[in-house]
Amino acid sequence: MTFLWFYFTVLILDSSLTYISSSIVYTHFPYDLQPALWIVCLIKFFVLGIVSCKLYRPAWVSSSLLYILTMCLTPPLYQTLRLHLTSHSPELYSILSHSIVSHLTLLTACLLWDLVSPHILPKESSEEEKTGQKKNRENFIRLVTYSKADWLFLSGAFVFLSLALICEMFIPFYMGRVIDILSSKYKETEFLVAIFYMSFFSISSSVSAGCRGGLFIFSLYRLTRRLRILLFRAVIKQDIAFFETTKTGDITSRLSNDTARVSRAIAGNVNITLRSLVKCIGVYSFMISISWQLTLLTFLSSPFTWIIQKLYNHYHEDLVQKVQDSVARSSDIAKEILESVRTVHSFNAAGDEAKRYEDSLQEIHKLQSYRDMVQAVYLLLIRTTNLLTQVAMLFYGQILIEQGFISSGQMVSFILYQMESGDHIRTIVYMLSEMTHSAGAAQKVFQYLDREPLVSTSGSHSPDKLRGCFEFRNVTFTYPSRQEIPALQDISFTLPPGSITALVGPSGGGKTTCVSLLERFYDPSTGEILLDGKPLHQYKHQYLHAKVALVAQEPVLFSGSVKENIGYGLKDASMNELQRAARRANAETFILGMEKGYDTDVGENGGQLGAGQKQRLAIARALARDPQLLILDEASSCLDAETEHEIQKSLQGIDGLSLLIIAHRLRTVQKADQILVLEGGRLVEHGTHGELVKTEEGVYYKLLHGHLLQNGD
Ligand SMILES: Nc1ncnc2c1ncn2[C@@H]1O[C@H](COP(=O)(O)OP(=O)(O)OP(=O)(O)O)[C@@H](O)[C@H]1O
Repeated sequence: MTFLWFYFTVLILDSSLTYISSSIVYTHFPYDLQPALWIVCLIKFFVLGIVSCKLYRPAWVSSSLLYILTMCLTPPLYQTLRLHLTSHSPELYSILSHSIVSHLTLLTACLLWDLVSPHILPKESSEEEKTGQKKNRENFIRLVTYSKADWLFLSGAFVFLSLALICEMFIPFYMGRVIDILSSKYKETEFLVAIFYMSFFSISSSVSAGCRGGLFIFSLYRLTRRLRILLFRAVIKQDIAFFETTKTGDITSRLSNDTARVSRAIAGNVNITLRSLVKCIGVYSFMISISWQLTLLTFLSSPFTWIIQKLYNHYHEDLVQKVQDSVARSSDIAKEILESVRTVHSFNAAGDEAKRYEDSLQEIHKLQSYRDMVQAVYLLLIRTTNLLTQVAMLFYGQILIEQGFISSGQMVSFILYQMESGDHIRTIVYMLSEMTHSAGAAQKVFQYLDREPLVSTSGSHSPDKLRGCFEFRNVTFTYPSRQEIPALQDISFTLPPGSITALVGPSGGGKTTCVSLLERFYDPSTGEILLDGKPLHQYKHQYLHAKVALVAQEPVLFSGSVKENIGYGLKDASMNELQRAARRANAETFILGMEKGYDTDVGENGGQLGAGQKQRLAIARALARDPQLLILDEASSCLDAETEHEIQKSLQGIDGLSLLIIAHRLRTVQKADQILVLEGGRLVEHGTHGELVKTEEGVYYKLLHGHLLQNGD
């Protein structure tokens, strides 16, 4: 009912006002109708404006004032244009019929606008969105500063951009000249001059456009490379907690997709937007200089082109994102299946897995078809709008040629310019939304660039001589990804220099966590870890990692030779040092037994070596850095008793080396100088093997008992 009430009130008011004001004005301006029309428009606007603001309007008439303004302005504007374009004298419109027609058109327009506007108009921005926009601007400025290193190439590119534009602008103009010369009395000199200029501008524009594109792409690749290096450096120095809480896929996507998108923002999008903007201005200047009436006519299609482009951007971007997501999902599925192919075969699930992959491909296909259909409809609509504009232009152009306002050559130039103008408007609209996305991508990249690792690496202490006494003093620690339960609670112990310490206890007791703290993967939540009386964080990061070496449960080897793996991270280790480390780790015999000895390739992740061989190589790698503390976290679990014994003997022979051993096989730890028993994050027992077995109700005793039973001993 709101709709009917609003519509009839405004209609009746408008008709009455038009009738009254036209009668009054007409009596004063009987011969000059144009000013009369504008005065009527003004009167109506004020009265209707005041009244309609008080009316209750339907939701889809976005603003009463805008509605009234459009309704009052359209008739005098139309009559004025008609007078100038066709020299027809203006008419005072018939009251009721005219009102009904104009209201109906306007209401239909409002309704249509209401339907499409949610997709093409930015929603009213909240406080959060406003700060987001501010952040986008800041990000953009920051990006410009990253491009500083390329200023020479970018300036060159902008010079060529301007040259190419200037030259391109003159080509249709001289084409029109040639047609004019050919269609009038032929003058050879004029014809040759026009042809010369046309060729000159064509060649110059092509050369300049080539140089412009080349320089922009060159700067784009340089910027992408720089951003990737910066981002990689920022990511790799992050603390372990960061990698535990961030998916690897997210990081790689930032590194590959977002950096490329961000670089495009400067060298790509700005380049294209500027080119289109300047060309648009140039093209329209030429068009106006040929005929302003025809130019006005071409503007009629602009709102439609704008709306179509906006709608297309909205749907297309959404679909492109969905296609990308489903492609990523599908490759994840393929990767997962191929990585666990043994399990797939053993459960006879090859058929099911193939079907799962096929379904994911089917989903991609469906989305791609939909995306292509949207693209086809878009092209159809754009081309139809263009065609209709050109038909209208040709009709009106023919009148102008007949009346002698323009020549046929100028008409050809005009059509050529007009064809270009549409492309540029579409590009500008597209690029504006693309820039918002680039700013979003930049935000994600900067988030990583700006992140300060939770574990600081700013320590500078690096003494020449170190005694090597490690001490846990009242250490409590909670994992950032599991805040509820502390993994270690009030732990205190000392690792004297040159001693062997064993950490034992039931699974989940906190052994590996102690090692992670010693390696400074995390800092303790409370308490301190000291090395020779100084907290670990005061030591230089590289120094500390040379002094504390870890051989983890599942050692990671890198593809490359045995030699490269032992010397990993050591820039100036000699071959002798590497061989000595291999001997100490009892690895030399098997290394020399391989075809190429130290130059043998270990394969991806050390895939060409057995588990025990991998462990020995990992121990050799740790020993090559000449550490003060060697941590063996289940590092000999795949070795036979004899080899394990050999390695231990050789390690004990290294002067000043402290050993921290974590092992479930209790025979490995029996000879330790001290055994620390951890349970539920607490240090529950402490002593030598002999001391601990005496406590029959103790955790160590039970562990040993269980272990002996398990081995049938
Ligand atoms: N990265 C992590 N994030 C959150 N919680 C963790 C993490 N690593 C270990 N924990 C938790 O901390 C506690 C101690 O684990 P830790 O790995 O140190 O025990 P452990 O004695 O080495 O066990 P295992 O002998 O099975 O290796 C456990 O409750 C475990 O679930």
